[in-house]
Amino acid sequence: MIYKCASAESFDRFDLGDIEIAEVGLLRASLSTIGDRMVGGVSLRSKRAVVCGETGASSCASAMAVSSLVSASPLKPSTTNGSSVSVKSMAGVAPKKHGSYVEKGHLTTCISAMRAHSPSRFRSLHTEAPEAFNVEAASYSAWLEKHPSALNSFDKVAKLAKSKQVVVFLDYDGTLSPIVENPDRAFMSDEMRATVKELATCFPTAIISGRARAKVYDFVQLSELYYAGSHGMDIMGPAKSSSGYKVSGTRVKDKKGNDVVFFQPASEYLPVVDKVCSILNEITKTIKGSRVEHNKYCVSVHFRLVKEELWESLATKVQNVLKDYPMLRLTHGRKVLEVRPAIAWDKGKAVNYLLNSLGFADSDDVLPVYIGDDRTDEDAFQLLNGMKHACSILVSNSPKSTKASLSLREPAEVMDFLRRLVHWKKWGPEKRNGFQNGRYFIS
Ligand SMILES: O=P(O)(O)OC[C@H]1O[C@H](O[C@H]2O[C@H](CO)[C@@H](O)[C@H](O)[C@H]2O)[C@H](O)[C@@H](O)[C@@H]1O
Repeated sequence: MIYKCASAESFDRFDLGDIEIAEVGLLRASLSTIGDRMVGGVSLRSKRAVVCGETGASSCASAMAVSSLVSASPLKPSTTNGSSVSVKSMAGVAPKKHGSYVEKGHLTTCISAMRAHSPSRFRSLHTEAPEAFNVEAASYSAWLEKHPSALNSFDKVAKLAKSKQVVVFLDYDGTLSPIVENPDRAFMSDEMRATVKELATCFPTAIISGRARAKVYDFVQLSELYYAGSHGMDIMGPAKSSSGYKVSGTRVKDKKGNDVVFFQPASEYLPVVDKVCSILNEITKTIKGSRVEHNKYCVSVHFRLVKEELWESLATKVQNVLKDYPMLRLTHGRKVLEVRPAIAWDKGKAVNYLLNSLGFADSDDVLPVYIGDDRTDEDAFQLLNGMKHACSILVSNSPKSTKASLSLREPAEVMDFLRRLVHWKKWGPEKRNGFQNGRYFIS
């Protein structure tokens, strides 16, 4: 296959037109010009190797290259022998943990997972079933002891951040915007946007989302941030962050002439993801309330508005489709099934990529802060757990199994926490403003 380099579209519209062609071409150009130079902490050759699309004899070479990426420590870059790796099947790659039930055909596991991640309505229990509410409240308190509030623990976070470069990673849905029934209407407030904008003047800041990058950009509308859409498979951001950091990686110019960096490890999956998205649209038509959302390298099948008795039927349909596409895998989030390329790439890998691109590979002087609410954020929490210093925060108002250390209840608390970070950076701990009734106020 021959790739040509096209000129870059505007920053937020990089998904459109033939930019996919351009990016692969640029990635290959980078391979030939810089050889095994490390970009983002993993050699470009090995990253290229995780891109796949067809079955064939070289699957072994590809799988070997991929397994080197899988087995590498998140902070210890994988290396290759420098030979060019062909782009072949990923069918031989071991699926990740969330996807394993697809291959095993364990439908019940899938349904249990769907239920487990769709908790009961915590607040309405208060009036509808006070006893159950008390039990839930008690279990939440017990859970809070293990995952204390990041607001109440702010002094500890600030102590940890002292003399370090803080880098902030934010999930979008359920973290910056409240969960709503219609995914198209998951708007973040102007207040939150202003907070994130200010945050980015203090620290390199990235949005790490399951959504298509262009879609999440449309919601956030801040060009100074880094965006990793499609669960980290579509990364782009300014070559120089508004907090002053230069970022390494493949560069192009946007329409305004600004340098941007980008990385898309799953670009060759586009045709198969498109195809499966159309099939899923078709086969879910009969399931009332279901909704299929194309997230470029991933597809979301929403069941928030589907009656619970139909969940099993929906999951069966999705799983049956995926039997014919072993190069895709299934994960799940909050009332959503997520179909994505079965490559060793996730939100954790995207965070690692960005940290390395910012020059913080294996650094003792960085404090990554990651805030997210969903299953797919656990990969990022896991990465942070392997780092010397890190601050991982789960957004949840009910007890959940998580690798995060701290917690926040809802997006409003996320905003308070981010404001405190900004204020700490600008004024230090001494001139702190008021913290009342669980909310932080900057006068
Ligand atoms: O990684 P994220 O940014 O959290 O994206 C994960 C999914 O988020 C969106 O779905 C979730 O939010 C919707 C709007 O509040 C809600 O209706 C849905 O039930 C949630 O699962 C997005 O629509 C999905 O495509 C993402 O996969």
